[in-house]
Amino acid sequence: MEPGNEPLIKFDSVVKRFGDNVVLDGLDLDVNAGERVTLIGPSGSGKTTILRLLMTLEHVNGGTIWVGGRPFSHMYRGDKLVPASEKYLREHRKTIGMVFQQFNLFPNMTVRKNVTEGPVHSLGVPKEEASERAVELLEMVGLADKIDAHPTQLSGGQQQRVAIARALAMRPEILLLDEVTSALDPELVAGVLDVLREIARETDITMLCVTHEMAFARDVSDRVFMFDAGRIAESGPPEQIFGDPHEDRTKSFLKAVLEHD
Ligand SMILES: Nc1ncnc2c1ncn2[C@@H]1O[C@H](COP(=O)(O)OP(=O)(O)OP(=O)(O)O)[C@@H](O)[C@H]1O
Repeated sequence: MEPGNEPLIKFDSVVKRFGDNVVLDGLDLDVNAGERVTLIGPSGSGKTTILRLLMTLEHVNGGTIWVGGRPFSHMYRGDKLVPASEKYLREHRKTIGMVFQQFNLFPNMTVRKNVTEGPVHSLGVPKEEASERAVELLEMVGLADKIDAHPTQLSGGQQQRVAIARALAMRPEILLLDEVTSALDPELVAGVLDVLREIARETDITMLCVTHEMAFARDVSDRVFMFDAGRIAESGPPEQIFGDPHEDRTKSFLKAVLEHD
């Protein structure tokens, strides 16, 4: 492949097991820089595991993950690839931000402090600059007026928008979103999805979303990956996956989801 044309994220024959449970069985997956990708599929099919591997919360049992053309799950020792050390992983995961189903904000810190903490302590950004960045990001998520509030004074949807601002404050190249609206009351979901749509429109960040919100997946994705039992059953642009799915597995999954909604 020509230099510069490599995918930003590459899973090369990745195996992940929990005991006897083989969750990913030689998974190949590429995501290009700036692409918005959604992972859909039945519960337990391995979607969250993919995000957790990228957050280095889990480690591969086989194969290699590459990010930005460099090994991510591994590192070079001489010209040999060996499992990455904790130090190597700490350095590399700074380029990746993640928002979880649970917001995990620091309850004792103001919204501003929640957003500035990472840049100041992990990246060494001067406090004033981090604070300016926090104001801009909180404006983007529609919460500039809550900057001095504490998380307990906010609704779940507002807390999740702060969590999104906090992830973006680290200026990650990649944003991972794991079911970010699942823990929210239904009336708060739209506000969070609108913020994510705006991020997709206004930035060139690479996004990987695990979601059960099919309308959202259809709106923001460049590509949808349909997972089944740790494998990609089908992938393609949202018009194909939702409008003209080729695989029976995709058809039955979408039918079940739509009936449930
Ligand atoms: N820490 C763990 N220990 C043991 N098994 C695990 C662990 N994490 C995940 N698994 C198993 O791995 C499989 C895939 O889980 P994963 O969370 O990736 O699926 P998913 O597709 O994201 O499902 P959901 O849509 O329900 O979130 C499941 O069988 C799950 O039980």
